Amino acid sequence: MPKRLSQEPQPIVATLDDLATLADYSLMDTLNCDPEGKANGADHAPRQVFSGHYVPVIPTPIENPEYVAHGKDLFRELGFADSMAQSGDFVSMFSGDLAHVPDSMRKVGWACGYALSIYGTEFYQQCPFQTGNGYGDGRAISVLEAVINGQRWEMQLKGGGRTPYCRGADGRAVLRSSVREFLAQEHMHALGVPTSRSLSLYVSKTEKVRRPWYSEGSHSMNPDVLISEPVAISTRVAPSFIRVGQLELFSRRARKKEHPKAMEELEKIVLHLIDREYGDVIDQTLTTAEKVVLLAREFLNRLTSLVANWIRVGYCQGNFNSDNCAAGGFTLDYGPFGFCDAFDPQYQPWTGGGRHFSFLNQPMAAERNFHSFCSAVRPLLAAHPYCLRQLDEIEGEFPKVMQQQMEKMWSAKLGIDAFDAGLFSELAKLMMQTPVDYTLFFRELSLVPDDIEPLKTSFYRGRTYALDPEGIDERWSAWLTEWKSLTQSRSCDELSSQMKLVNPKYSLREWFVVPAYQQAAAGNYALLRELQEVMTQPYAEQSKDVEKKYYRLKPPEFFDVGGSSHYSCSS
Ligand SMILES: Nc1ncnc2c1ncn2[C@@H]1O[C@H](COP(=O)(O)OP(=O)(O)OP(=O)(O)O)[C@@H](O)[C@H]1O
Ligand SMILES: [Mg+2]
Repeated sequence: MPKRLSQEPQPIVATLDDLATLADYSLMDTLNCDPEGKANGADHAPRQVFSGHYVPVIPTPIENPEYVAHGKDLFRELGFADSMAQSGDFVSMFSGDLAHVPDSMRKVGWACGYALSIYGTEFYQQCPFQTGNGYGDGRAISVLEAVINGQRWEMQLKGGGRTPYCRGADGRAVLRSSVREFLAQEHMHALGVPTSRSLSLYVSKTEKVRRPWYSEGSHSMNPDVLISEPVAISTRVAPSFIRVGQLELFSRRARKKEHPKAMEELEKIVLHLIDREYGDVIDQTLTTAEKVVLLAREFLNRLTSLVANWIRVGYCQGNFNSDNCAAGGFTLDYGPFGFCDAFDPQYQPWTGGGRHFSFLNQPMAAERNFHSFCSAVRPLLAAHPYCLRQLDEIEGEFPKVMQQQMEKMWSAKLGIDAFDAGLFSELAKLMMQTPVDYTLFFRELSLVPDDIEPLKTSFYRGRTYALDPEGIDERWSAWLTEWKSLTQSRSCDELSSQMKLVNPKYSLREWFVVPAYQQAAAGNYALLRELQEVMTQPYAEQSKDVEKKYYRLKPPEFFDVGGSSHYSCSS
């Protein structure tokens, strides 16, 4: 039987009119609109939103938009023509101007409320009304849902202006944070880590906002200057943007019986999530209670796998609260994130994140978010004691499943069939004490070296190393010998090519990104585009020039620099 579907040419979406024919606003049509929301979307002032799943909001376009970049890989996957990213009507729409979109598109977007739990504890303080009713998409506005090649995508502007959830802030994103998020999303996808995707990035040629930031070369922990930065709108794309915090918002309302439809709204948002993110694994015909149990099981698998993948590629989310935890199990909100250079289990670029959200504590942070998730869906099982017991069991399994995922991931990075606790424990100590550059080390190991000399190109040679370099080198040699004895079953070539598929050669280190957004702010996008090119093929060897520039230790002058090694805010 020929595979007809894959042989058919992909439809090409070459114009906004083509895209308009694929529009399908099912979220707006099936979920509840805030009854107090103005249907015309002229709702921009901070206020309490007491019920409903979304508020209609017209985005505020940025002034004089200029094309910066588009997600070339995503365009290809969606069958979009590259030229569309620079066509006038596409630029207008995705820089926030919905006034002139084709007839089958809507001139109003939508923003959603969500709740916040930090490390599993419910918070209300971040809401200006202290009720939780004013917290949510403060600057993220979805503008389109489209079904493309049988897959539904929601397209969301970030920095599209104020919404009722803006909490008095400006609703804008600056070019700096938009460049970071734009590049990181496509890099993560290329690394094979589930993520929201980057569609487009436009900057304003004239509109600026002020943000606290770091002066050049500052070593301060907190920003020490106010700078004026160009505003930008990046559009991100995912099957949905439902966060764990969103389920929590409706669950809290149901728990407190805040309004007669609260439980119904909780059920609707959970079913929406299942439909958007889990439609292929959860049977439509099941009861809600049965679906919720399957949802919890599948989310457990996705979340644990996601976090293991983050650690595999050296990524630290930085602020893994429940409102930054996508219920579809992918990476969302590239705020104070970072890719580590020197291996440090406590690596955390965000000065406000503490150890809670640090690199190797992410499994624990994920467990807390999973707890928030289970608490949020539990009211839907109140009348089903058997399902409740199943949910409790699934929640209790988190540590075990997470551990399995981590061991699987470390084994893959090391090219061994079964996790070896002794081998790993000595490796972790050596990686810390030396310390090694995380990306360089695993890539060099992937070349299956005869001795430790090639591995030494990944050594930062810190204080502990300097005290006894010979001793540490000897331990490395012993470790390498033991590692080799565990990988003997495969030929060097086979082992190497397998390991290179899980150990990237290139990662989006912050000191690469800083000059790219600095040049972009001056109107020069060459470096940004180069980084996009390099970081969307992170496992490929690439050219010698690329290797020289991007496959190297972080230079000493880039350590402890405010705005690069650490940041107190990122928006
Ligand atoms: N400039 C701003 N104007 C209005 N709201 C903002 C602004 N910056 C952040 N927020 C809101 O503050 C909250 C916390 O910010 P956080 O940095 O987690 O999110 P974000 O990066 O804006 O968004 P997201 O989680 O949607 O990627 C979010 O609800 C966000 O919408
Ligand atoms: Mg956020």
